[in-house]
Amino acid sequence: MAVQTDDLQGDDFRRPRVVSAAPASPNEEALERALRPKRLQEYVGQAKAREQLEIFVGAARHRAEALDHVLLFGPPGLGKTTLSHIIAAELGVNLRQTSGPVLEKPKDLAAILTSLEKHDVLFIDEIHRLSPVVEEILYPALEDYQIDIMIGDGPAARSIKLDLQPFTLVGATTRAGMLTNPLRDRFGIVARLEFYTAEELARIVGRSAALLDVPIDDGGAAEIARRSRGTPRIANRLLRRVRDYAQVKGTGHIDAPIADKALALLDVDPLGFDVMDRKLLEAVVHRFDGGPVGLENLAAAIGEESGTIEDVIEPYLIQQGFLQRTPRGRTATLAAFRHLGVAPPQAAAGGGLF
Ligand SMILES: Nc1ncnc2c1ncn2[C@@H]1O[C@H](COP(=O)(O)OP(=O)(O)OP(=O)(O)O)[C@@H](O)[C@H]1O
Ligand SMILES: [Mg+2]
Repeated sequence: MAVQTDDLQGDDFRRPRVVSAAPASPNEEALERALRPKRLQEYVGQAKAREQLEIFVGAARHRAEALDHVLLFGPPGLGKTTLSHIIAAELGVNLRQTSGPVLEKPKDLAAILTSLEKHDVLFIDEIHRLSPVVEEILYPALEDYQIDIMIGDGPAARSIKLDLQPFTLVGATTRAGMLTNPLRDRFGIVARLEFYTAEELARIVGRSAALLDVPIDDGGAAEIARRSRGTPRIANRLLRRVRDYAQVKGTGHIDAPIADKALALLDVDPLGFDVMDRKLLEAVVHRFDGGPVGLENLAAAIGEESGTIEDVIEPYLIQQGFLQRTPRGRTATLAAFRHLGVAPPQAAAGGGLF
């Protein structure tokens, strides 16, 4: 069986990746919960998704109806789980949380659905990993708040219809492309989460530092923000590691020079790229002459799952303009050559390719 993306980044599985976007340990997950904004007002960035939700949540409350089903998608650590909790809080309803791989049998989902109260939020994480039989019973639930369940088996088996309370499904996925069309079509609200700007991340770092009682100035927050791969989860993690460094090597106060030294020690380069990012860029540039190289070849070259490359490593490199996805494969941009200090091939330098 393929190893799941998250497993590849756990602390106990080979080298931990300090800028991995997945939670590193259960301990880190507990810390994350403490730092999670609880209301839309506190949720930094994602202006588009926030505005959309403000309007639709307000309207649903006004009409005293269940909110339309919401699909949240985007790379790990950008705030999907956080937003699902906020949606329930803003609606003033309960949140039930589960995930695609946990729901093995239709009856697992049926048990949850029938226990929902009026207008509750059901959050299904990793919704692209629902099994087809489970997905099947979700359709009528989403459309008509009804489910068909089988009673008994063999020739005596019969199906009965159960009415559900009107509810809202919030689905989260790092891979919207892996949802089936019928499932995707049943979401009335689709919000794509984007990487955060350095300014937004600096605000998040400032907020977390205040909650953790860590003294930090604007320069320190900006330095951590700039090197967090556009991802709040990474920003919060780097903040904790820099805090440790500041306490041992300094006075405990975080400023730009302390942050810079701590991050250099952690092998996070000035752009926030870590070992895996550089390994990927180096492979494309050195082994494949800048590409194009197919995903599977690239995965084999750096010893990484192709899914991890697609979901975790490459989105940020693409967004930052270091890598391009073309029909023939991945290509390195001039910025990638420059970042690695390598002269670009003639064709690239001549502008033919870029
Ligand atoms: N907009 C935000 N403002 C402030 N903090 C945020 C924001 N978004 C996320 N965070 C912080 O980042 C952490 C990770 O967010 P979250 O767990 O919601 O990510 P996710 O998208 O669900 O990740 P995954 O794909 O791994 O499930 C949260 O604990 C929270 O502290
Ligand atoms: Mg999550």
